[in-house]
Amino acid sequence: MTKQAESGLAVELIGITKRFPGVVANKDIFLKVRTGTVHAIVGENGAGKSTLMKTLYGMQRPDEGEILIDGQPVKFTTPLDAIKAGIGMVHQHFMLADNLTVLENIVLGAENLHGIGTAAKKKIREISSSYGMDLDPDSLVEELGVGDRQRVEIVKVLYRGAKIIILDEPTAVLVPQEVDELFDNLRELKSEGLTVIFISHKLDEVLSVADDVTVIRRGTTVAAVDPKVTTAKQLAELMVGNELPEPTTRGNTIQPDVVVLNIAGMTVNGAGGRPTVNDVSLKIRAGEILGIAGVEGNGQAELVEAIMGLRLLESGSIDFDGDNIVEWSTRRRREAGIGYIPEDRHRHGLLLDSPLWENRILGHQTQKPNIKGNFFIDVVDAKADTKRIVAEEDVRTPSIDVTAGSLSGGNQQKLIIGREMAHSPKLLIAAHPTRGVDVGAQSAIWDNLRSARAAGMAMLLISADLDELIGLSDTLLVILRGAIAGGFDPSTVTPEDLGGAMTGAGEKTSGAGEKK
Ligand SMILES: Nc1ncnc2c1ncn2[C@@H]1O[C@H](COP(=O)(O)OP(=O)(O)OP(=O)(O)O)[C@@H](O)[C@H]1O
Repeated sequence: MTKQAESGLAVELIGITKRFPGVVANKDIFLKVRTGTVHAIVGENGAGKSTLMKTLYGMQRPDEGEILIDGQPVKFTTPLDAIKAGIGMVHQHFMLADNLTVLENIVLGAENLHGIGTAAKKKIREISSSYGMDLDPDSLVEELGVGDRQRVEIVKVLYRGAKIIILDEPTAVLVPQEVDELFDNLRELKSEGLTVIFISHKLDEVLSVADDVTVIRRGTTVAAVDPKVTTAKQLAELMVGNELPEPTTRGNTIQPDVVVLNIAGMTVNGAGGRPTVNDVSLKIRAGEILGIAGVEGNGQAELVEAIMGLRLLESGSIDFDGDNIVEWSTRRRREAGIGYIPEDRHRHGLLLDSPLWENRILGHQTQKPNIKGNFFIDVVDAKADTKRIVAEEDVRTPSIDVTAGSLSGGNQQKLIIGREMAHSPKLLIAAHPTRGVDVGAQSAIWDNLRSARAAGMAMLLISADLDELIGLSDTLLVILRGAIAGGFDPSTVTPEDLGGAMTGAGEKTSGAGEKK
């Protein structure tokens, strides 16, 4: 029986339970989201946040429990039902067509509302200006930066009449200035009476923008806290259920004479024949972490793929451990000791339909402990090592036989890190190594990377998390439009300075502790 609905609530979830084989993803969840507020959902990897939001958006059906929207009980079978009830969701990976305009992207699939011409354009302008989101309906999406693309996604759900907007880790890909703009937009939305629910692992941000915070631990709501009287540390401890370990401190472990990676004059052309990586030179020595800061789309992904042999060089050379590896296959590069944490874990990092232990072997088929004799995969060893990784990296899973696709995003990332570190790489190429990973696991991964560095590993770090870049890197470079635009001293630079250099604002790199 439905209980008496509480007024002033946009969303109320009552006793939601969702089971998957071997896992109770949501267990008797209670959540109250007040109308016209920004409500954050936090919790460890695998705690059940995405499952809960998917239930609210009609992508999953709960096994038990009730959903009330504006006090009315609803049952969603598909996202279309949720959209009709005024709910919109902006996913972490934007779902826009680059070669279309803002207008086309927004009206696609919703042509019945205001057509595809002048009326639609007028509506988009109206929405953008009333919520402080400056968007030109005629711009091509491929010409927009990450922050603007996110605004297109938000306007797209508003255009469809959303009054409740779910954002999945909205700040993961933004530089600090863009985060501020997004938060201004969220404040505008709530001042107009809209409700925002967002998932985030960045606890400082959560505390700065949310009106209410709900903490989920192991599938259950464990606390509803007031951000005005809560610290990030307290929030983290509520998530984890105990005190967090203190991270180890930085220490210089660079071996100046041992150059592990030497890239000289690397140019890589994009699809249109224009350089996406433009004459990049850099060296990484044993025991050194070289961080590259850049807004997404400035060539860092192509640089990484070229180092891994996934893209051809137009010119330049790559020396690894004294060998020119430009002609080597990706497999040979990996076997020679280059570990790889790819940006897109679904496309390049994992076989989502295969069990965890098979994913443990992926990319390392011919390396011990996987190989027995000359040809045979040693299944027993592979399974044993997968169990070790699951225990050491704290991968939350019912067993090593479930598919990688059934793990939560953060747990997939922990599995990849465990696999790549298992071979003690001489060089680790890491793109966003802790993206989607909770604070506890993040500090464990940082410790792990620091220990490997102390043991002589060299590392190229690409990350959109500026605290991570600054905290881990010994040397910090900025990439802008495919070229190295300057360097910073990580011990003195602020995230704001770095964010400014990444967007090309001013010539802040000069005189700011530039490194050669
Ligand atoms: N389709 C599925 N099949 C089987 N198990 C699933 C499925 N989706 C989620 N799970 C399991 O449900 C649990 C909760 O996962 P969920 O993705 O909701 O966590 P999360 O809190 O969003 O984690 P993260 O912070 O890592 O994104 C996990 O144990 C996960 O393995």
